[in-house]
Amino acid sequence: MSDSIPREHRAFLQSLADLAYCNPFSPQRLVLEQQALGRDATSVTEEVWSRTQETDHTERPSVLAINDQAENLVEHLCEKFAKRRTLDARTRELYDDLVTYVLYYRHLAHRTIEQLFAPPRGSAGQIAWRKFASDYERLFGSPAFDDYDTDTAAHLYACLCQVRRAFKHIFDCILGESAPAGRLREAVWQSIFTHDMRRYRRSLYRSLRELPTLISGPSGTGKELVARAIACSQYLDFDPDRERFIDDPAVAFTPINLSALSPTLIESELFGHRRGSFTGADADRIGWFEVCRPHGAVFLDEIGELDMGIQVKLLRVMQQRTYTRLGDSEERVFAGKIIAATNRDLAAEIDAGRFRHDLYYRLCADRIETPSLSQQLVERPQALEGLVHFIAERVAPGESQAVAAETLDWIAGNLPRSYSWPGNIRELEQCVRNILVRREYIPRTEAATQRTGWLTAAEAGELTAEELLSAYTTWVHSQLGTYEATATKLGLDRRTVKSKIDAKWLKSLRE
Ligand SMILES: Nc1ncnc2c1ncn2[C@@H]1O[C@H](COP(=O)(O)OP(=O)(O)OP(=O)(O)O)[C@@H](O)[C@H]1O
Repeated sequence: MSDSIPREHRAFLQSLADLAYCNPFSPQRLVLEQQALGRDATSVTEEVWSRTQETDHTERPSVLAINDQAENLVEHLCEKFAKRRTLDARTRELYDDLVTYVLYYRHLAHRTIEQLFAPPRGSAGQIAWRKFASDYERLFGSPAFDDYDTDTAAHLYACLCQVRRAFKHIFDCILGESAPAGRLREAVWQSIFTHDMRRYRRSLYRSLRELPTLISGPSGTGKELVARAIACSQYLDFDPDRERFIDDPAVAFTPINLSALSPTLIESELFGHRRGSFTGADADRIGWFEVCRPHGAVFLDEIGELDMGIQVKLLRVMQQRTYTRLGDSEERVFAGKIIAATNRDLAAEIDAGRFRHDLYYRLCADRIETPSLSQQLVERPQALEGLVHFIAERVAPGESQAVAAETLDWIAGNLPRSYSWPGNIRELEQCVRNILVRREYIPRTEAATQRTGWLTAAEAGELTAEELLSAYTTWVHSQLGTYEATATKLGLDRRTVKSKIDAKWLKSLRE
């Protein structure tokens, strides 16, 4: 540890350095906060920090206490180092981390994304940058930091605005107080910045978008939400001369639902086409890979539905970052990120010869699983309350308390405690809306009819043991969403589960 830093401040600075670069959605963050305050961190519970528990956006008391201490210390050290020509490497690092932390909270943490990314000329974004840059120059004004220039300031500003955006998208949009929901937020953050944010700031901030992300999970669990959060949180360069970002993060997301399109249409939608390249192509068309901004992402929803021929072309985009329009020979470069989602088991699709294993491995560089609502509620039944309150706020602003209370009462009185919410959070949203309008919710009638259908047949002794096992396995899988969860629940191995599932019936149960 450096001698330039007074002994009484060293532990605080070390914890602050870790805090400045930790994943804010990891349980480790709460431990680091306690350590920074010199408190015993062993008593920190694995509490999951969620938007659904917050009444407003004021900082938690421990954060305010740390910020006060950091503010005082940074000014003290700035004065102390003002005339130093050199500082040892460790002191420079710790001081850099302290300044990074302070600048974030001073200038960015409390501004909205709209303010920060609005075009300049008197805008709040321009003011934020000017204050940031002037503080940066002053705090790194010591000759020991002569190599810190405007470009370094602009890059730090760009990184911290990215942090602000990512935090906002993840915290405000991906809800849930259960550990699986907390882990999902943590995983999304990691997908954007990796597990090592110093390395990201140093070198990965541009190249990381070349890695695709695969999101898997049952329907209605927020795969598109996660994709949007990642797309809108990509690194954007800040131009210090024009005092603005080079693009608008609000237009960074280009979603395409592959299951809604035929193979020819998919190809032309993705890559574009030249006039006359197929019947009906009466004009040139730009595809989504061309529309997507270099700092944005194309979201390929339902990737498991993709035709094998197009899978090859997609693999090429991932490997070489190039593609051509249909009927064209000009190679074009794709600079953005690819995010794909599926609620199918892609490993099973590979076994069945419907999905290329090389594409699968390419996609798996970064994988995120969205947990089903029942997984979240098994772990923490009280999480339902937070979710219902939050949905009610969106559905009936101003009446949310009453609507949430009515919904929770209705659920408690009408659905079994073990109700599995097969449609996940999308179904819960539907339930809140139905109760708002009709004071009742009828869950998944089709599924219910199908359910009684096989149960009735079983009761009447009409099914063979094999048929009964197949129907039961399919039904449980339709509720839990994955082979693993079904296997655990039924005490079977994963292969047996796969072999028993009736794919056609499963599909109809999900519709
Ligand atoms: N974790 C979550 N937090 C907040 N809202 C959620 C969450 N998960 C799902 N939702 C809500 O549920 C609805 C469905 O979400 P989304 O479309 O992202 O799910 P999906 O997994 O992509 O579904 P599908 O596989 O059917 O396309 C949206 O209105 C979304 O806001």
